Amino acid sequence: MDPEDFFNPKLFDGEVAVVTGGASGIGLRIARALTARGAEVMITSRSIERLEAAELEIAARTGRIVSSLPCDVREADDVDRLQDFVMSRFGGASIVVNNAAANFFTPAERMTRRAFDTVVQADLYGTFAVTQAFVGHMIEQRHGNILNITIVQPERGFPGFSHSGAAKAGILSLTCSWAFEWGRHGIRVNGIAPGPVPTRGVAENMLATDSPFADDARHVPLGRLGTPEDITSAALFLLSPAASWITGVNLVVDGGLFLNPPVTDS
Ligand SMILES: CCCCCCCCC/C=C/C(=O)SCCNC(=O)CCNC(=O)[C@H](O)C(C)(C)COP(=O)(O)OP(=O)(O)OC[C@H]1O[C@@H](n2cnc3c(N)ncnc32)[C@H](O)[C@@H]1OP(=O)(O)O
Ligand SMILES: NC(=O)C1=CN([C@@H]2O[C@H](COP(=O)(O)OP(=O)(O)OC[C@H]3O[C@@H](n4cnc5c(N)ncnc54)[C@H](OP(=O)(O)O)[C@@H]3O)[C@@H](O)[C@H]2O)C=CC1
Repeated sequence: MDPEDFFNPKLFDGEVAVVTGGASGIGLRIARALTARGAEVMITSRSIERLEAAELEIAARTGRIVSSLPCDVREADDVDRLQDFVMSRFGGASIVVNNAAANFFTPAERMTRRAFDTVVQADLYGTFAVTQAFVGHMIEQRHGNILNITIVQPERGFPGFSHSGAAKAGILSLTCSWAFEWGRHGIRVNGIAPGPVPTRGVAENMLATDSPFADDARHVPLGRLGTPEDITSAALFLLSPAASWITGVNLVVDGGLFLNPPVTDS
């Protein structure tokens, strides 16, 4: 049985969800699962081609239509356009999944300032900007759910990926600050920290280099790499009323890898 089948098909009826980076990998799977369970879903990413392919895939799998808009979350104007689109089409969003991210392996001493900026802008700034675009409406409605996709224990460092580690640690801090600030408005803010999931993004941007993470499966207590479905089940739980007294957590979904992380030497 697919783990997602445990979730009621009407679980997200009446919700409007924005999923950044929703055209591929983990974001696409989360977008599809929310659509299949009744949410109106808006996916964004930079590539129109990938967005169109994702729309077709979701329609074929769920029989329902998603909306899409090209949006580079690093660009304030793009985020403003996304906000305008969602406000005019749906009146606002009740769920934001901050999933868009950029990453590549680079020892810190060779990382250019622009390389650092590229990753921090996509991950940390993008999470801030997209959330801020929709939280005002959530506060008015006294209802909202924000889910940030992070990494496992970013505060411990991420050798070879120090830009991404710093950005994700920042996102973890935002998760906690926002959970505190907006809890009284009926808004929950949580994170999911995936272990290694061999998506296209990982294959193209991380394994194509001399990243030390390529053989992670050997270190995973549950004996396998993750799948987008593994992460999606956790997302559905955290976004659902079953998690109504959970906020400010960074839920590790990694087959137990955090117990036994590979020693990395960038
Ligand atoms: C199964 C086990 C799983 C093991 C995996 C376990 C750990 C996983 C943890 C986290 C995983 C993820 O986040 S996975 C998500 C990965 N997905 C993605 O990255 C998708 C999006 N990626 C991208 O868009 C691109 O790859 C990216 C480079 C980041 C952005 O592209 P842009 O066109 O905006 O930027 P560019 O102009 O190309 O580059 C900007 C600057 O960055 C530098 N730069 C770009 N690529 C570089 C590289 N490889 N090494 C050094 N530097 C690089 C350039 O030289 C530029 O700096 P200057 O030269 O100074 O100008
Ligand atoms: N896979 C893994 O092992 C792990 C993943 N994660 C996290 O999970 C999340 C999803 O990763 P995964 O599915 O593997 O990655 P993918 O690369 O497959 O997906 C990332 C998505 O983000 C989009 N994106 C990237 N940059 C931008 C941007 N500037 N503006 C808008 N969209 C952007 C990409 O689309 P486009 O190129 O069209 O813009 C793509 O759809 C990320 O937050 C990642 O850091 C964390 C730990 C492990």
